[in-house]
Amino acid sequence: MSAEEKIEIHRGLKGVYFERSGTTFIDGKAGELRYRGYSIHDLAQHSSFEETAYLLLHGELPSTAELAAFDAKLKAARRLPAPILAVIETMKQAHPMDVLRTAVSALAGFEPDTYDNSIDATRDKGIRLASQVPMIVAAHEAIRNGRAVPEPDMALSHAANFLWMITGRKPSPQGAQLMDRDLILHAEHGSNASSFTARVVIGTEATLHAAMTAAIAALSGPAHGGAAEDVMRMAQEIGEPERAAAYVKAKRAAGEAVTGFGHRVYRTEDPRARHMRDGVETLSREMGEPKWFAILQAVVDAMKPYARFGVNVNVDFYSGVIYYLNGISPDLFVPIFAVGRVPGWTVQCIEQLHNNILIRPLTLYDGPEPREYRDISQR
Ligand SMILES: CC(=O)SCCNC(=O)CCNC(=O)[C@H](O)C(C)(C)COP(=O)(O)OP(=O)(O)OC[C@H]1O[C@@H](n2cnc3c(N)ncnc32)[C@H](O)[C@@H]1OP(=O)(O)O
Ligand SMILES: O=C([O-])CC(=O)C(=O)O
Repeated sequence: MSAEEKIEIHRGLKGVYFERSGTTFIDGKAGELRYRGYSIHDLAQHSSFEETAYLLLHGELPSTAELAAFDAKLKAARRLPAPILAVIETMKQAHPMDVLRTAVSALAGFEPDTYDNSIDATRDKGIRLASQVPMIVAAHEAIRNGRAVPEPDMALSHAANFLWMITGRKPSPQGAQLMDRDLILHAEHGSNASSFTARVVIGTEATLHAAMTAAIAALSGPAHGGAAEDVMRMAQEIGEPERAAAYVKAKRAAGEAVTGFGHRVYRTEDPRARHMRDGVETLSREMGEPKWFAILQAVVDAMKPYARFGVNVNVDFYSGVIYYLNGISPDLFVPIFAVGRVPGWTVQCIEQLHNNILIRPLTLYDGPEPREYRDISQR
């Protein structure tokens, strides 16, 4: 056997451990997810986004005073510098993820500690970005719809204020709670593609803003954050529950993935999905539009044969319909994921910085043998 034949290639880094992490535990076979040791189910039911973000960034649940101080820091950052609003205005026709990526990149120019990669400064910048990211999404939504950018309401929670600013309407307590839960469920998920991207960037000792800009870029793809938008499009295309089986059959016959299903780590249902499913079921009933839940469940039924192979619903199968029923435009679904993920990206960067190392795997060359360069006139 030649030396080359012994080399194992892990395409997509499937199943490869590249680091230790004290933040998120995932058991893909059992469908378990914990942040800092706490079950995602407890956090989804009893915590708030603010408390969960504190837990992720500080490692422990906060006391009342600690949570109040953390909340005050978040609220103090609910402002964008005027030039950032001008950037948003200039590119208001673009997809909200392009606007978000560009505005986060531009924010580096207005952050006094951009180049301070100490752990404390990185955490503080992450807290500010946790507020600035929803401000960017909301400002863009207002500007592109010809509305004045709403003033943040300091009496409202992170989730409720975000809803207020994107819709221009004060949310109902149930609407705010659903968004809060959604942000908790999206807050962190180990070394997913966007967080890994953030680690690669900060691994070069670049800044948090550079890492987060790259993470937003990675999140925007349909194989990662874009699924919720695609699921809504799929539900609209299917139109009636009776047509779901034929839709799934046609997709599979074409060798295409059914969006909102499958996961690199989970071999059973994504544990976050059940909280979103409950939300869609209740909301679509309450809003007199039970059809949407029925369509999604019909797709789940049609996908049952694939569950045997570990293909089940993921976190974003149900979330798009929740946003849609709240009157949120489908191109905001990925940005909403980003709003939730800022603490996760930040904590992954902090872990990387704690014991930093350049991330640089290898590719096995299988191109042409050495050959002679010929002048262009002889080719
Ligand atoms: C928040 C998130 O990022 S969650 C993911 C969101 N993305 C989506 O919902 C998009 C649809 N899903 C997918 O494209 C994929 O499932 C991914 C990209 C998420 C994961 O891909 P992988 O890790 O490469 O998939 P995995 O190795 O588990 O696939 C195993 C088998 O299941 C199949 N499979 C995976 N996902 C799906 C799907 N959505 N529909 C149908 N079949 C699927 C694969 O084709 C593969 O079959 P094969 O062995 O016959 O080739
Ligand atoms: O972990 C992953 O690969 C994708 C995912 O579910 C997430 O980022 O929330």
